[in-house]
Amino acid sequence: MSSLDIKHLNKSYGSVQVLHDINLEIPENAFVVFVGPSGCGKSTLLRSIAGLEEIDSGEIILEGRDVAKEAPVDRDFAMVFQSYALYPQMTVRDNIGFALSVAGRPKAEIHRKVDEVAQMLRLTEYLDRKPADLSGGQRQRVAIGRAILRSPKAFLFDEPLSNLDAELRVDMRLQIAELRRQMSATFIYVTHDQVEAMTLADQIVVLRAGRIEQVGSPMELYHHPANSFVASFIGSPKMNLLSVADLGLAGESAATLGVRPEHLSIGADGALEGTIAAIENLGPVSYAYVDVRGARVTVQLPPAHGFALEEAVKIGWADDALHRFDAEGRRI
Ligand SMILES: Nc1ncnc2c1ncn2[C@@H]1O[C@H](COP(=O)(O)OP(=O)(O)OP(=O)(O)O)[C@@H](O)[C@H]1O
Repeated sequence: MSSLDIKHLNKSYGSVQVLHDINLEIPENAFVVFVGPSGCGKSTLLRSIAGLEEIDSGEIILEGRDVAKEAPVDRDFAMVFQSYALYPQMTVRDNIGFALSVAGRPKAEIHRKVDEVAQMLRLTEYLDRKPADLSGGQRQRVAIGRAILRSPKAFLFDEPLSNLDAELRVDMRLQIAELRRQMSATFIYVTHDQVEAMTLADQIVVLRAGRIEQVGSPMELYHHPANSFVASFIGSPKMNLLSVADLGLAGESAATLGVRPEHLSIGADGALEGTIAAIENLGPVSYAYVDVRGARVTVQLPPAHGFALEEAVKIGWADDALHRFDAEGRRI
């Protein structure tokens, strides 16, 4: 498909405006992920693109025409929901082939295409089952298969993996990445999950309270966050945001210093003095949570560290690891 261009999109529910002047260009065949805190408007933006929500004003330009007032079916996007939305009385084969049978395609063609997609999604052995007899991950793959068979202009995913357990999520995440490699199509994907956003996206769109804070590749956002909100939102564990005034950091013109846990050193030297309040040993890495003048600073430790709770430590950093933000939180 050609690119999707969203211009000056506004959306309210009743008197409450939830999307404010959204401008976003989604390139052809991009994988774009919307992230942001709960309630920031990710799903509403996706549903507005799909045509499931009526917008107050703005344009949604697809293949050179404004589809903002068109019915969902005419926009021709395939939406994959967190709840799967499968037909319970139909077999997996009939669920996947549904769009083609509705379109009146010949049975042999539908059979062949369903077989192809089932193979791609590792569903071949389940084709005769009903959705109730499948696991959550299998159901989600059926929902994705059904979307693929529609050959839509774009795939819109609304938190598709959030009902799955941790292990299945990882598996499905890899499958979605693989699907993406096999198909040239545009994907727009809403998630809460940092790792999904970082690993799947070409472009991450960070939303906050109905406004776009930053658009960029995962690494751009990680290394050059435009403001302290994006800085603290992208990356897990979060970037430390240190108040220059509260911590009495002399000779510093920024209001806030941002530094990631992996860029802090801990030991006998450093600008900050604190006490270790908690340690989490995760195996490949460990994290120390250090209380420094009322602030809590997260520091990544090597796996074989000798630190203990209540230990007094100093925290230091290299200057090139710092992100500097002004009093409004903007990157300096
Ligand atoms: N049908 C509705 N009527 C009224 N308000 C709504 C409706 N749907 C969503 N909202 C409100 O609009 C705002 C944006 O909701 P939306 O579901 O888009 O957020 P989100 O970022 O997807 O959140 P989450 O990550 O929690 O799913 C929220 O404040 C929500 O309460």
